[in-house]
Amino acid sequence: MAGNLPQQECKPVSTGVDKDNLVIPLIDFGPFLNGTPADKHSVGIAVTEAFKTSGFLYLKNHGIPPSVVSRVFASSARFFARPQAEKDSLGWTTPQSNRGYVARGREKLTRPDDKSNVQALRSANPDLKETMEIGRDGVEGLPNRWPDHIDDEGKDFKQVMQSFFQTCKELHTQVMRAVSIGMNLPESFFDEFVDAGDNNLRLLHYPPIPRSVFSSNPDQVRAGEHSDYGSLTLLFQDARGGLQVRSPKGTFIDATPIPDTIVVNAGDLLARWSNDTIKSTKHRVVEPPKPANSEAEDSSDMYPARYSIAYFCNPNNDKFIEALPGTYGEDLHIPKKYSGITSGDYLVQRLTATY
Ligand SMILES: O=C(O)CCC(=O)C(=O)O
Ligand SMILES: Cc1c[nH]c(=O)[nH]c1=O
Ligand SMILES: [Fe+2]
Repeated sequence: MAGNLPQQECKPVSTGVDKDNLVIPLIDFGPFLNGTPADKHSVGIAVTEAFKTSGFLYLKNHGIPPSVVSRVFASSARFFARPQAEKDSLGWTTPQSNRGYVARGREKLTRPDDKSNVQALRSANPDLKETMEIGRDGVEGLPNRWPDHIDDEGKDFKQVMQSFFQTCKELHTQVMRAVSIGMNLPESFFDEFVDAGDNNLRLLHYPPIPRSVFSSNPDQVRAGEHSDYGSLTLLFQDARGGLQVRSPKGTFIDATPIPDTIVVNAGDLLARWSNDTIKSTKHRVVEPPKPANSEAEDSSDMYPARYSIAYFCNPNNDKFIEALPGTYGEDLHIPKKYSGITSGDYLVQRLTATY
């Protein structure tokens, strides 16, 4: 091939995190959304490869404008600034519904061995967060807990969140198409599994907190170690930092915020669906990291608030989830590791364990 320049392949992947054998790539999703079939193929492979190795990736050019994300963060912050009694009046009710306001200390993400253990964990190191959980709107018997009857701001909140819910639902479908390609399945394989949008939009607020809370208790976290439950999570973080992902060595590595990206991670049900070829990796939220090159001690006694938004994606509630074609078989000498399960039942089981 002397004299021929090698064809420059379109490789829309760079490195977001690389430490202790944890590699979280930064993937440009633009070529998937707008590119040629070859572009789509290479992005599909990259996305699936990331889910099979670290279980996490950063996505850029994902099609959700920064102005939309800022508007959701602003509306979320105004919601959490409401009087406690107002928020409590919109309280989360049941795992079946998974909708409404969750006050500080009510959910403890770290999975307990049994219920009595949850109580012990909760009182020792409660998660230092409050959340608002929003489900698919208009489901009979499972109303969202909108603040729209309270004031105009509440009406605006409802509109902003309903619209964002749809936007994220579409991105879920696209990322699952990328996974289909990477798993050698027809591109639209997952479409019928995710078209209902039985997802959960979670707004998170980690309030300002004295540094001493962490310095006096090494086990204190903002959100305990856990893996997510469903297919994928789309995680939007502010610039504060504190999200950490567990490396293959068992250490927790900062997943530093990268502006205008979404952290996307695979959930337990997708791992199960893929016969464990895809990984759902543990993560947690701790105090913000020290700025890299700051010599002076920060004089403030408080860590500022952190806001994030997790869009938990799930297969349709009524779908039966069993090992994907190509992930098991006699020819591969790989058995099916799990029995099939209905998506909605699986999710309710998981939610019941943490509230
Ligand atoms: O706040 C974050 O960055 C992560 C939250 C999270 O992992 C969760 O709620 O499942
Ligand atoms: C961690 C978690 C909480 N709530 C959900 O609906 N899904 C999840 O994965
Ligand atoms: Fe999570």
